[in-house]
Amino acid sequence: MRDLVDGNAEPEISRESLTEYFGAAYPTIERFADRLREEGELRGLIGPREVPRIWDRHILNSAAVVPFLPETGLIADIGSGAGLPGVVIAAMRPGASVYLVEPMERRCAWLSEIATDLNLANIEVKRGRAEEYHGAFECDAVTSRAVAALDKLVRLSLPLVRPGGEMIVLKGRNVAREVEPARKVLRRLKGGEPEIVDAPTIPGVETTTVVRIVRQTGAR
Ligand SMILES: C[S@@+](CC[C@H](N)C(=O)[O-])C[C@H]1O[C@@H](n2cnc3c(N)ncnc32)[C@H](O)[C@@H]1O
Repeated sequence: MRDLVDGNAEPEISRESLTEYFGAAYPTIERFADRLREEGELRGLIGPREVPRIWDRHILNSAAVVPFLPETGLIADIGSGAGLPGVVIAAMRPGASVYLVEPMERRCAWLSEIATDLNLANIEVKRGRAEEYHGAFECDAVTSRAVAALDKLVRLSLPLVRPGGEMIVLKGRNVAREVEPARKVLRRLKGGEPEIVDAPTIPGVETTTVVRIVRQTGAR
């Protein structure tokens, strides 16, 4: 697909497998990948080493969270940054409303520009830190990727989840060791037992680790 750079190669992923995997969302996702590749480094959104690995390390890694999300309702992605996974979610879940919560002005400007360019009317960019929105809205699901350790993430995210809804986090393989330090805040905020699952996308592409935490009903 793209050329190889210094051994930091993107695995061969055929366009056919991508179009099959993303279905109707593919043209939107492809445009997002192109813009990230062309502008991501210049605009300080991704590092130079990431440019050749946009599809597997970023787009598909983000897409791995989508099967765990509802088709409709309200989803918030906190610390969206370049739009990962929030923009990918909005493209793949057109029936849902997606809030992208991000404190940095420059990144919010990028996210708003991308939402317009990609025609993703279901995106609303919310500038600010997640904790500033506690009490302002509650979602069916709250996602995040590369924002904080699990204990802090629970503190930031769970108050934004409606009782019965879920926090769904993209994490590294070693996330199990983050569970113990998160127990106290999980108890306080009525989070259920974290479920760690392996989330595949396209065969041949590394799977992703997803952590699911339900906000127990009766919590508030
Ligand atoms: C390492 S970046 C990850 C961006 C993106 N999720 C990704 O995977 O590429 C972390 C992002 O979280 C944002 N962030 C940090 N603290 C936050 C908070 N309390 N609430 C919301 N976003 C936060 C930062 O501004 C930054 O854009």
